[in-house]
Amino acid sequence: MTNALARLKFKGQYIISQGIRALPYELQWDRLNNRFAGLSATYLFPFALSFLLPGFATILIQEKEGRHRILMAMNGLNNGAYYLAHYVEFMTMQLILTVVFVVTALAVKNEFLWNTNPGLVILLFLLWAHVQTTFSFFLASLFSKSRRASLIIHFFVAISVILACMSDIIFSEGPPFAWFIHPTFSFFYIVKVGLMHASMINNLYPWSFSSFASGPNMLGCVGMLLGESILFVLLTFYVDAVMPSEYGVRRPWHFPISGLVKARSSTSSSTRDIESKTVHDRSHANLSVNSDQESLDGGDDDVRAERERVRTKYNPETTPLIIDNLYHCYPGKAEAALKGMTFGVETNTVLSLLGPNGAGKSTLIHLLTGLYEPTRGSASVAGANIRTEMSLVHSRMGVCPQHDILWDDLTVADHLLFYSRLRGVPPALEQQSVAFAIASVSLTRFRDRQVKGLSGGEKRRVSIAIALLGDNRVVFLDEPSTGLDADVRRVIWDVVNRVKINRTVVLTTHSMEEADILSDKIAIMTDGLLRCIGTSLHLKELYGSGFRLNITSKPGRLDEACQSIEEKLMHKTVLSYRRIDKFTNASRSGLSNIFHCLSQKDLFPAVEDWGITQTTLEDVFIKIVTDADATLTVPAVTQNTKSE
Ligand SMILES: Nc1ncnc2c1ncn2[C@@H]1O[C@H](COP(=O)(O)OP(=O)(O)OP(=O)(O)O)[C@@H](O)[C@H]1O
Repeated sequence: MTNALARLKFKGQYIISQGIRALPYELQWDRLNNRFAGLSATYLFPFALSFLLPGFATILIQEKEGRHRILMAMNGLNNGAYYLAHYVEFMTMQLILTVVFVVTALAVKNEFLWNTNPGLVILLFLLWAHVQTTFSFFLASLFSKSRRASLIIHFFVAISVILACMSDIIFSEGPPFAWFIHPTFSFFYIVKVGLMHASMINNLYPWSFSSFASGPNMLGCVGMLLGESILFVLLTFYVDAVMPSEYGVRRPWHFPISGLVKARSSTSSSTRDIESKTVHDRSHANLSVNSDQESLDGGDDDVRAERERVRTKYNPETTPLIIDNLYHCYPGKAEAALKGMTFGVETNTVLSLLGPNGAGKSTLIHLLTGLYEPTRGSASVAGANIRTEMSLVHSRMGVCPQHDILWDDLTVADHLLFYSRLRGVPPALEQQSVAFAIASVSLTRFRDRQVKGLSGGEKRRVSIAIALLGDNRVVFLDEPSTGLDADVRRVIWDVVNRVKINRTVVLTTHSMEEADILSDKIAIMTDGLLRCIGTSLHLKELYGSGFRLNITSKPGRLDEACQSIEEKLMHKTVLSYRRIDKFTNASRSGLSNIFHCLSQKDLFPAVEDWGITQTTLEDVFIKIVTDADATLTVPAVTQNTKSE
């Protein structure tokens, strides 16, 4: 109808049509930005600033789990320096993240950052970075497995952040002060109040230091955060020292008090101090009275004499390594890995520990180097007790563990420089000491290669070079030559021979040749017990069976050759005879007769070639191990006797 009227009135000039179009509006980018920025501040702030914490804690736990931390400690790194280095690292990472975050937030005109005094913003973020770092130290001290820890800590942080964001829903009247015990709750309360404050007042920098200080609970929250960070540091050191974990020597729960009392009493009289130290060093002998009988079971007369020397003669000042009745049982294992080990090693001496797989060699080294705590007994390493003065022990020893503990991304030179700094090599001598260590294990051409690019044998050499760095009085080498070729092995032997001057070197090995060449003293152990101890010559004389005649028969005439040996040599010269193929034993007294007789070739037509050798260390080893086995398993005795 309207159209018809319009057409009539305006003679077809206008018509009314239908359609839809948007209403005109005024562009307001600022409001849009502010809403987004407010949202980001409320929800992304907490998440962005909190999720470095699980990462930090995981790094620390991985270092514990991978034994890097204990190896660094063994090389002289103390806990304070370790945490300080990580503190600087974590703070730097957080500051980078914070700068990125602040720049982004300012670009979208985040109300909190835009309207708050920049000095206050910087201080608040620094405080949060500091609290997160110390909190990660504390959380890391509670775990020993990184995977589990990472999961739990991520979950814990996520829940904390969600609860922090929901605090105004949970507490409509504002949270009680106890709520701020959790650092995440404290910090995000500050941010939230700041956000509200910033959006209410539209002046430049309305949230100044003075208005912040008068804000509800603001100073309380800051005080809480500061106090918590100090508490976290103290708890970290305490938990690290007392909480049982797989590696390291634990201290008693009351150590802060007992240590203080001890320190007081020790300063009261220096003379008494020296006396008490000697008594203390001796007192470890009384720790395992019960295992005494056990430890007497397996040893020979030398072992018993050695035990007596440890009790009466050896002085920690002159004998760098004294082991007294060391006993260790791994958790969950019924049988002890070490059952009362007692011996001493003087300076300028290389002692080889021999024993079949599972004899307890590595366990002994682990106890002496502080990787595990002994169940009973004690030892003194370079004058320091392994139960009470492990950090002193670490500063005076070097260790090459059985399995290489190296950082894949560091070069050979990086490793040696790092450890020479830990060992306190003076800065002017650092480069020289690194170059010398690298050259001594023939790794000069791999100097700048990352460890992940080295072969197993080359990695082994890096570990040995680390053990020999600095001025340590006792060096432990756990199977140093495993995986090395013959040439390099000889290089290592040269190194060991050179470094033993003014040192005590303890090495475990499966190579009898290595033990024979390197050792001044050899200790053979089986089933956690010391079976014999002495020089190579002494053991050969004691356990060897004189001389060995090796013969090669002409093809197919072995029986005839053996028969001729028995007929023509036995009645004349040989006092004992034992046949295992071409194997004959003779006493030293008949040696010249044997030579004389065998030189007459026509008497032995079936013998192609012959030679006489002295008993080897391997013979001694096999005898000791077989005898030890025989005492354990009766059927094996019958079988051995038959085969002979
Ligand atoms: N971490 C551990 N947890 C439980 N038992 C262990 C652990 N390490 C070693 N053992 C056990 O302790 C005993 C001694 O082991 P150890 O590694 O000290 O022997 P070893 O003489 O060094 O042997 P190998 O020559 O094979 O290195 C073995 O029975 C072994 O199974």
